[in-house]
Amino acid sequence: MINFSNVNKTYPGGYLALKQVSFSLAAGEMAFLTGHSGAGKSTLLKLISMMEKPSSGSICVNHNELADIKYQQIPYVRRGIGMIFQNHNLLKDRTIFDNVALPLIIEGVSHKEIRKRVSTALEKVHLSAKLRCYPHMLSGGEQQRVGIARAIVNKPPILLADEPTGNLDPKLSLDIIRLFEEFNAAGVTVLIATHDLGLIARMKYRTLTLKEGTMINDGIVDGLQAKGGIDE
Ligand SMILES: Nc1ncnc2c1ncn2[C@@H]1O[C@H](COP(=O)(O)OP(=O)(O)OP(=O)(O)O)[C@@H](O)[C@H]1O
Repeated sequence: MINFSNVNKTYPGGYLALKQVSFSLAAGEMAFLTGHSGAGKSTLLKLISMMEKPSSGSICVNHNELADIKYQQIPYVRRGIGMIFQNHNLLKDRTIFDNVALPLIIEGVSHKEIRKRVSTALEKVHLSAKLRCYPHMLSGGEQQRVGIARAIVNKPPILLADEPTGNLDPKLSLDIIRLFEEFNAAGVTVLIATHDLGLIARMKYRTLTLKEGTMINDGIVDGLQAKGGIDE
């Protein structure tokens, strides 16, 4: 579903953020992506979602060779990817319903279909009662769940999350990861970038570890190994 082959990313100014990164994530797999601050986690997610271009190497996402994708086709590729951010990126002056509906409005989906799909997405994140609220009326964990509902409302086969539990306490973090597990059980491929080594150690999922732009580990990590990968 996601394949990186010898990918390098140099930012303007010459900083080499990813070095010869290769890995594959199969359809229906769920994995964590970890590493110290600045290791290249967000860069890797941005390459998958075509927010950045690789300097060399090849990336294949959902059967699309990204190098062959023309500028006008980028929205089509992005429709297959749900993105979740730490800071939710919700529109403050719009209701929860409107925030979740946004990707469907952009796609030109009919009002009737939007109502149906937004209701289903909010049910999945257990927020049906809040659809007329505004973001500031919700707790941090609830706002994060709205972000998740918005990411899954058009049923993408891939979910990418960048520090989705960053501001949440351990109990709420676990609730969010359980939601990802539910989507994964329904066949969605999930990649979660996180610093939270406690969470990673508890969940026992495949973990990709970056260090200064190099993939130094790929497998199930226990707490100590994960710490070594980051602090060394
Ligand atoms: N647009 C950019 N231009 C230049 N350098 C960049 C740009 N974006 C990121 N970088 C650099 O690339 C490196 C990797 O950044 P990235 O955001 O991918 O790290 P990260 O692992 O996600 O870090 P964090 O956990 O702190 O979010 C950093 O040194 C960063 O300064």
